[in-house]
Amino acid sequence: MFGGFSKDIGIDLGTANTLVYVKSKGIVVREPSVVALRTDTGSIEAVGNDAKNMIGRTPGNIVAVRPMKDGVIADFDTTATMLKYFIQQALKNRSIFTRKPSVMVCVPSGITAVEKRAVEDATKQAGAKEAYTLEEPFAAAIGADLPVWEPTGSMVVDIGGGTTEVAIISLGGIVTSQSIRVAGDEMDESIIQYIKKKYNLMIGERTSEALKLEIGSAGAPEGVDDMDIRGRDLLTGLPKTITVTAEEIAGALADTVATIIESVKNTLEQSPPELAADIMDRGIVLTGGGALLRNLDRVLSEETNMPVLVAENPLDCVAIGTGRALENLHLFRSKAGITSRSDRKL
Ligand SMILES: Nc1ncnc2c1ncn2[C@@H]1O[C@H](COP(=O)(O)OP(=O)(O)OP(=O)(O)O)[C@@H](O)[C@H]1O
Repeated sequence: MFGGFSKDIGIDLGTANTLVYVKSKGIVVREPSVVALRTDTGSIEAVGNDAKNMIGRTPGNIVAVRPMKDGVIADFDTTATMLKYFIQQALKNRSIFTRKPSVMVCVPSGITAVEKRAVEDATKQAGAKEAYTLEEPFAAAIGADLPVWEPTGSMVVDIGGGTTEVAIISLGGIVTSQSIRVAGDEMDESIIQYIKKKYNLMIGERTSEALKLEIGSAGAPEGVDDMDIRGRDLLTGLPKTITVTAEEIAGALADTVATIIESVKNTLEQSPPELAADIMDRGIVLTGGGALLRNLDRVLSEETNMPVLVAENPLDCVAIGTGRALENLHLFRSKAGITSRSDRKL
């Protein structure tokens, strides 16, 4: 059973995005973790990109929901349905796949046994023959090409939508880690709150994310970017356009950035000295979409006195690592927090 699979699927089931990796094909699905449901019949109207476009724009009888929150399942049935849709997408045009696939799904390192089991159950409900889970920072490290099997310390910081995972890895195992439920979504929320407080303007999460991507930064921004945004004036109830500066957005993001830096420092403090020395040489590697926040690498490097690098394709690291883990499952036995639900019936 542990010698490799005829049809392997690795899934980065993220709060913001779900990526599906198929053996020998690479990433074949990359879609937002969003489902649009009809409230009257409960039927699914759209999944992924189509559903994300509906957020904040749905008529009364359709709601666009994100079934994952803080890296874990908030709505079980919708997650299972979404997973099923993505697995089917990944396997379409593959006539050799007549049997059910084996699936490895990433989970945050801090989740409870119950939360982990929910992921495994949802994966099996979505049609998996066997469901495995792997801790996210370990997958991120593999996907970022860190030497996880060697007797040297590697440090990865994976900043996703719902969670930031910080881990120090050596000899195929996580030596110390922290998982905090503060990441990209929290940044978006703090922008919403700032705009509301300062301008009495209500904006949606798509607008706040756009502000973060376009002009957001950690620390003082370079240059003098600003951006026009539209929202609903809370005093008049009417639509209104305002101009927001990069400096304001950096200020709104400051607390979240500080929390992430704190978590990195705490993890470093818990590191055995030899591994800390290795990390000093090799640097801290950032993965996940949040790694792309402007200047985050520089600010983190200043705060920790360590070299900090952003992985190549940071949004893909977890999915690539999950897929590679499935291909080398024999290496993982009893390590790296892999668990399986192949033995139990649902
Ligand atoms: N250029 C960018 N600057 C800042 N943030 C970004 C950028 N690009 C993407 N993001 C953010 O990255 C987050 C998504 O990252 P990712 O896809 O790695 O998360 P996820 O795997 O879905 O979440 P989690 O790991 O918490 O379950 C979103 O919050 C998104 O806004």
